[in-house]
Amino acid sequence: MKPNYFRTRIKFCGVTRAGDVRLASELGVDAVGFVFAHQSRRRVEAEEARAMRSALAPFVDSVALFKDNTQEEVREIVRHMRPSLLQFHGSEDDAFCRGFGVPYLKAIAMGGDDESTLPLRARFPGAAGFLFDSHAPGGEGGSGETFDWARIPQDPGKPWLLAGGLSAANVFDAVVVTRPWGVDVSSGIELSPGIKDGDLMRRFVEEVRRADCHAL
Ligand SMILES: O=C(O)c1ccccc1N[C@@H]1O[C@H](COP(=O)(O)O)[C@@H](O)[C@H]1O
Repeated sequence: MKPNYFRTRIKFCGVTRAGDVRLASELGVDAVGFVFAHQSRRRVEAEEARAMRSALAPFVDSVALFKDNTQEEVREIVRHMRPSLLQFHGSEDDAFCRGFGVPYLKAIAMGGDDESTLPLRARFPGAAGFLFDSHAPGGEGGSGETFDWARIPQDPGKPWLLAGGLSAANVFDAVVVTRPWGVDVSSGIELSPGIKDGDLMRRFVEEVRRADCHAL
C-alpha cells in the first residue's frame, strides 16, 4: 500500500532571482534549488547563490544541484554558499556524494534503461533521499518533460521526490497517483529558463495542497 503523507514537500528548483526566492518562502515551499550544472541555462555562480540564499526565510532548505561537477567545484560551492542539501544528477557514486559533509539527494534518470541490478538503497546507502527525473542517463535535466510514473521503483527505501515536467496542470494527479514524499519543479513555474512566474508558483503550491487533502 502507498503511504499517505500528511503534507507533500515542495522544492522549487533553478531560481536565479532573489525576488523569486522570497516569494517561494512566502508560499511555504520546503526547499529552493540553485543549479551549478555546467550545461544548464539556469546555472548561477556561487556568489549569486550565496546572496539569494540570504533571501530565504528560516526553515526553508537551500539545495545546490550538480551534474558531474568536479570534487573541487562542489567543495568550493559548499564552502562559499553553505547549502543545507546537495542534489546530484550525473554519474556520481555514493562515495563522491557523501564526501562533502552535507546530506544529499541522488537524482535517478528515468528516461532510459537502468543498467544496474542493485537496489538504489544498496548503491547509495548514504543518500538522504532520491529524486526520480525524466532525463536519460547522462542527459540534461530541467527539460519540462514527464516520464512514465509506473516505472518508479516500488519501495526505494528512502524518502523520494517526483520531478520532470510537473506544473499546476498535472501535479494534482502526480501526487494522488504516485504519493511521493516530495515534488520538485523547475520549467513548470517559469516564463523562461531561470525566470519564475509568481502566479505559476502560487498555483503549483495550491494544487499540491489540494492533492494532500484529497489523499487523506
Ligand atoms: O534545471 C536544470 O537546468 C537542470 C540541469 C541539470 C540537471 C537537472 C536540472 N534540473 C532539475 O530537473 C528536474 C526537473 O525539471 P523540470 O521541472 O522538468 O524542468 C528538477 O529536479 C530540476 O531541479
